[in-house]
Amino acid sequence: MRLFQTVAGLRTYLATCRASKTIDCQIGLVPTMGALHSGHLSLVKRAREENTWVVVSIFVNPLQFGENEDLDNYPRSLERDLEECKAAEVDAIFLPSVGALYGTEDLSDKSRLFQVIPPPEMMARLCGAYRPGHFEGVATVVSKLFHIVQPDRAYFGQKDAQQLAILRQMAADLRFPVEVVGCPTVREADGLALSSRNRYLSLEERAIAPQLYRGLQAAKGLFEQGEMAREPLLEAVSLTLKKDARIEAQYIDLVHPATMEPLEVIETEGLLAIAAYLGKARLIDNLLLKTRRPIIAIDGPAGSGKTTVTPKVAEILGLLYLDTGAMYRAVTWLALDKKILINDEAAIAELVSQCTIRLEKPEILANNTPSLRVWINDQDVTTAIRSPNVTAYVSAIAAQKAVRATLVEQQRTYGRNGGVVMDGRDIGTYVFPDAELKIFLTASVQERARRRQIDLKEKGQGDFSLEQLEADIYERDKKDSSRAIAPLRQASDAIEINTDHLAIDTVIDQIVSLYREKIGISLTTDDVSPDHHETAD
Ligand SMILES: Nc1ncnc2c1ncn2[C@@H]1O[C@H](COP(=O)(O)OP(=O)(O)OP(=O)(O)O)[C@@H](O)[C@H]1O
Ligand SMILES: CC(C)(CO)[C@@H](O)C(=O)[O-]
Ligand code: BAL
Repeated sequence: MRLFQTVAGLRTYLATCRASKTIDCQIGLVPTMGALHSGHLSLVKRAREENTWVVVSIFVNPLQFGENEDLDNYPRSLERDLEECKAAEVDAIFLPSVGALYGTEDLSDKSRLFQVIPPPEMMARLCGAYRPGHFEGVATVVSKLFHIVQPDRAYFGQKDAQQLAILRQMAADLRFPVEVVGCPTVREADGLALSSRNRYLSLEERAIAPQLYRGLQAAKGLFEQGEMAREPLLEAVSLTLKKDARIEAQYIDLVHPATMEPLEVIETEGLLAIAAYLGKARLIDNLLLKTRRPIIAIDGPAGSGKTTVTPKVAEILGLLYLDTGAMYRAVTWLALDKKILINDEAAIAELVSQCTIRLEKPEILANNTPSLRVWINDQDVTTAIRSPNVTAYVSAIAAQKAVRATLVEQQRTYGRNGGVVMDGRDIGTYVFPDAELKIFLTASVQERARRRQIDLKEKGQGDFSLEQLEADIYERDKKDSSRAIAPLRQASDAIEINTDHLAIDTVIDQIVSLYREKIGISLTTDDVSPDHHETAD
């Protein structure tokens, strides 16, 4: 693990890293203010899993602290932080001075500083209403970090939901080529959100602090019974907090998680957010309340059966099968139709950035109708995408970064309303990390080789030895697991199903049963709840 205090040093290191690799490498950044706890380390762990290199910045940013706030008292534990990062296999720590980041040590006269100003509407409520200048400070320092590190992904906690929303919008509006990844809030066993500022709590206050989470839970209970209106939800929180006079609520609010606009009723999702003082400590917390149909993510190595299983699961449960392959085929078809060279990645990036793919499951599945209709830019390409020409080039298209980035965004748009099932290598870890049901299908190399041998024979594509096929599958697994883009990974909360000794129908039945157990869906697809209430914290 390397330590850098200067911009030049870190930039040179990262340039050397990038130059040292022939394959596409990715940098993950975890910005922090130090005093690391398990919440921070959950971000580092996620960054470690998803990137070639991980950079953690530790910088208590004066610009985001108000005059009467705790800049001088903010917890600092650098030696321990470095030990934690080393144990977490962080590649580089960025420890800049104020001067290294701002060009001056004196930030007292803000009129002489370049700053990044978030949309006032995003700062009008929640912490922005009580911490004037805070989010300008956050946005300014994070944009500097984005320019210096140039990460592919940057990781932030859901605990700081308004910060996450603002930085996500900043990356989009200022066209940073950085994916802002939101990570779940890590909590103590009693529900208190981990925070560096928890250290300000006395023993007595620490015992009271979980009341904040209990207040959110009271509203969650109402929500899960179908209450979607603002006032009853806020009242449930308020009544719980008022049970202890030592809790001084600063705000209790319900806003849209992306725009921070106040909500009178939850249509698809709402952010229930609170801030309260307990003695000197100002604590914040929130819950994401979602009313959407469930999502199923099915991952697994090539040959595990996921491509066969997934559309059938979708059909049985009345869910939309988000056929990734069909989406990549549609882009390939369009490129061929526009006579764009498949290896002209710039032209392909231009094309895919301006295309819209629509997938629809026919209302009535007659015998010879496809289980999914596919449009690209309103052209029905359901049949055309299965042509030998498209088949010949789809892999080359799917390997292009711009194509994947665009299609993942379109897949996630489908996911916002839920009711989808999707298969791939990283659906449960990357595309839909908040999927309600995650399945990881496995099968031994031997079994997958056996299946492949039968498949090739049936298609008249040759008679290969099992030894050869096993070697090919072993190599394919290694390649898929080490990809920089869309690596094969099993989500920690995925349910593994080994299909070695299972018929396809049995695998399908197991997944359908798991869905009904986990999501509580009755036996007929007509009864699928149109608005499953789900919370994330
Ligand atoms: N409990 C947590 N779960 C998940 N992420 C967290 C948690 N606490 C902090 N983070 C994230 O870690 C990153 C660094 O946060 P920061 O260094 O300010 O720590 P903090 O615990 O939020 O401190 P503070 O007391 O200032 O809130 C931010 O993206 C923040 O959202
Ligand atoms: C993102 C951040 C590191 C910027 O200083 C800070 O706001 C924090 O720790 O959440
Ligand atoms: N994560 C909180 C940053 C701040 O309060 O400044």
